[in-house]
Amino acid sequence: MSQPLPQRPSYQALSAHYLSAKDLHLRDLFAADAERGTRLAVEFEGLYFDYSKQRVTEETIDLLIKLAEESDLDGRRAAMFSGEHINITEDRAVLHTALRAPRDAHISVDGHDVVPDVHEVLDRMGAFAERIRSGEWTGHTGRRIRNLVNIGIGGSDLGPVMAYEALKHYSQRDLTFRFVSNVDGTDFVEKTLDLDPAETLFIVSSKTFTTLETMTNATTARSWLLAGLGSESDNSPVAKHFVAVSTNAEKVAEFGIDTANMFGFWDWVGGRYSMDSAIGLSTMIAVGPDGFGQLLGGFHSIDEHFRTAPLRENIPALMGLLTVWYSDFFGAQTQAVLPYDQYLNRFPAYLQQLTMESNGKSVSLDGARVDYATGPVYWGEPGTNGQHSFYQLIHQGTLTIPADFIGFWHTLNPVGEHHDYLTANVFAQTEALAFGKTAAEVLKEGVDESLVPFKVFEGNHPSSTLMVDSLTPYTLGQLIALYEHSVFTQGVVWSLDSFDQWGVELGKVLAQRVIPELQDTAEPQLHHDSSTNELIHRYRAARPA
Ligand SMILES: O=P(O)(O)OC[C@H]1O[C@H](O)[C@H](O)[C@@H](O)[C@@H]1O
Repeated sequence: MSQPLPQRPSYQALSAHYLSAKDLHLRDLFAADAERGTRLAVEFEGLYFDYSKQRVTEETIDLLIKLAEESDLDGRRAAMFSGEHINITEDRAVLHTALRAPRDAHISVDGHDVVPDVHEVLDRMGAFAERIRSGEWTGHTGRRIRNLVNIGIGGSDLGPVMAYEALKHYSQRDLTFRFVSNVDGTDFVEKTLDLDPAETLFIVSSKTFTTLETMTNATTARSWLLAGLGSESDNSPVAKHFVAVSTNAEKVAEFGIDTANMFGFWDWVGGRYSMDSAIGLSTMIAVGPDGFGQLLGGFHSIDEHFRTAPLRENIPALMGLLTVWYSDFFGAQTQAVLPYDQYLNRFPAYLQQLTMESNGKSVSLDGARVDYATGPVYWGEPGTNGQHSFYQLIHQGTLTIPADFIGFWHTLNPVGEHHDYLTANVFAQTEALAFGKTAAEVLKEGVDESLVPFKVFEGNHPSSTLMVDSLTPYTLGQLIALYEHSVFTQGVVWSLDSFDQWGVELGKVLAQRVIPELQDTAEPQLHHDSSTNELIHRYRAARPA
């Protein structure tokens, strides 16, 4: 294992380097180097990653690359790709990269080649997706399935819903897709209000098939279906209206879903890395097996890029190292992701689980509390909406908020001049953030002297611009994989297990304790703190008898 982060020579060199780098202004860096805007950019398969508006010099990048080397990024990356159990707290391999490996690849987990298993499931998903798309699969009453409802949460929801939104342009429009995740009954009720049970198929997606939210929604869905079909005492309609995606065949059968209608995956696929496993079944039904294949192709292209490109030209590695630079040296606590494409409206929400469940950790691989900052808060909104809300704070607030701008050379909806206006805003925002407006410039505009301080833009706000040709299943796969491997790079530098999520457990366990305390008819003996006890008392008093 590499040395603790603060002891790595490159980390110490970066600490010293930061003291001078923090005072450099992007205005001066660009003025001193006419080539900066083209030199600090990487192109890969049509992706154009411009990081020249980041607060870095050549030396910063050299040192960050050294840091990656001293953190053994090479070795850890090889360990991940080769199926070693790098998720040490759960003793599991981490092989989402195998989900998009070509059919002729060989990747073994504990001596077993998993690629044929992956393709066997993909083929079954493909056959099923085609039956739904063509109308061949009919419901219990013989009617064609028109509505697909994915029930899942976390990794079993965010990927499917984000991908559905992102790829709507490519989806079969006579099918309706809905995504139910929240245990709040409102989610189920509102999403099914206008659906005809005879034409509705539920995809119950859960790696464990024990998640409270998903099992509650699935049970409600089963009652809704049976009631809607007037079949309360007969479970047989379930066979035609429910399929499952899970690693847990036993629980699937227990719920009453025929395991012939189950699509499996494996414990080496983390929930937040699972959208290209069978968890992507709704995506495949929407865009078809070919479209799904293209999505996987995009993921795979970035896997290969991440695995083989030298670090200086390695987009996800650079993205990850830049995040480390801002988190650990500038004290930046957040990272904004600003996609300028309406189809990517759920992309920031998707990234929140991917990034924050992966690197929201404070204990390093050796079990010690870290003494440096780890994963930042990821957040964002599609442009240009964010500009009219929170960008004020990025431009003139006191926080350093590194931002990823994502734009497209071509739009899928070329109406009027919209795309020129949209893209002009990408470029204008990154320019304004980097260069700002000086007091002298403000004065020159004839602004009253008393207002000058309010109208000054300090600038020097860091951003990257990632330009993509157009939004396709392939480029969507690329985009997601870039962030997956950026997160991996960060986790390696921070010596984290980026693949467990113990932090979500405590709340789940406590909720199980509280549920009977809310429901029991006899007044329960409460042993919580005085705040929790009072909240429970008040809820019980308000609860309908
Ligand atoms: O797919 P499931 O087993 O239902 O899990 C759904 C989600 O819940 C858990 O609490 C984890 O925090 C997530 O990583 C996971 O994606």
